[in-house]
Amino acid sequence: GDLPNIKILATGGTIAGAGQSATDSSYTAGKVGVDSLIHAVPQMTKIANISGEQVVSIGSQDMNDEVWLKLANRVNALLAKDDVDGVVITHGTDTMEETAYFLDLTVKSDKPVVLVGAMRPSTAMSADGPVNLYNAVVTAVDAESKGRGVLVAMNDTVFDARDVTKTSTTAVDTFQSPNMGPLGYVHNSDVKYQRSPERHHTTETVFDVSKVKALPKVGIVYNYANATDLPVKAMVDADFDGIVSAGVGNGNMYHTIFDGLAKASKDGVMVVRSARTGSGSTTLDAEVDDAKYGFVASGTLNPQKARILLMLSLTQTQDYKEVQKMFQYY
Ligand SMILES: NC(=O)C[C@H](N)C(=O)O
Repeated sequence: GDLPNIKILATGGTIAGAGQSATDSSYTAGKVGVDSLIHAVPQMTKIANISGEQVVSIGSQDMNDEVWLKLANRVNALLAKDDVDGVVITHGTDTMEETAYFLDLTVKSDKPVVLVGAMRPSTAMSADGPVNLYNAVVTAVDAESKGRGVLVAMNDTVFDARDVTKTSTTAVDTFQSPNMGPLGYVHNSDVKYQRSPERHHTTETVFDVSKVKALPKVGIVYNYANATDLPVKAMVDADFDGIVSAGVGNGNMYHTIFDGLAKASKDGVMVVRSARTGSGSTTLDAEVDDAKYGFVASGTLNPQKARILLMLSLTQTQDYKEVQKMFQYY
């Protein structure tokens, strides 16, 4: 028929989780396969031709570079075909924001890519997975979704990959876009958009992982009162290519971490200052003389997303000024 063709790629997570009973909050993620997910929401077949593929079956706490590269390449291959109009990816919520941003920077298509998950397992009372999956397909078939970058559809809300973050361990409205607000809302099988992301994404990025076998090694160091610099030392000893500091306030660091990262930067490790605050921008040269130490400021990217942009930037350049530009454009 004339319905759009949507491919559902399943990776596991709570949306595919199964527990002992409807009232038990303990469960195992990634138990239910893609066909069961699709069969649970027959209403989707009224708005799209749906087919499914199981990519992996993991709790997203175990998401890793290998799966990201596999997903990016698979999504690019699918969207290059005339008979695929959009991709929906079912995913655990723990690291959904990271996978979404990785794909936002590495998928080379205008066609919609929508990540979706659930906070309650499929066996729970008022499971949120089925309606979230339906709304993700609604979002993927909407012509207005084209060219907005990789999207996250959760709890009747559509977010951009760059700003969305998980803000609650258990609430169904856990996903928020603290700096920019949502892109739009889903209601009655329809998306109403209110804005578009301004930063470069998908077809506008320079990143190409089609030939990348392994991503650069980048870790995150957390700052807090009386912090230890042991993680900095361990990462430097292990030859990490980059380190993101999850700073206090406007990307500030505990003094021992600062000294360790200043030395690491001098020795060729790319250092990005980010913030553990949950919102706001880590601004260049605010309380730290970034130019003096060769540090990069993350802007509104949180530490886990700054890590992704740093890894991809390091596939292109080793010059901190060029990396700083990436953090201005992406
Ligand atoms: N709600 C969830 O999906 C949590 C789960 N641990 C996951 O990310 O896979």
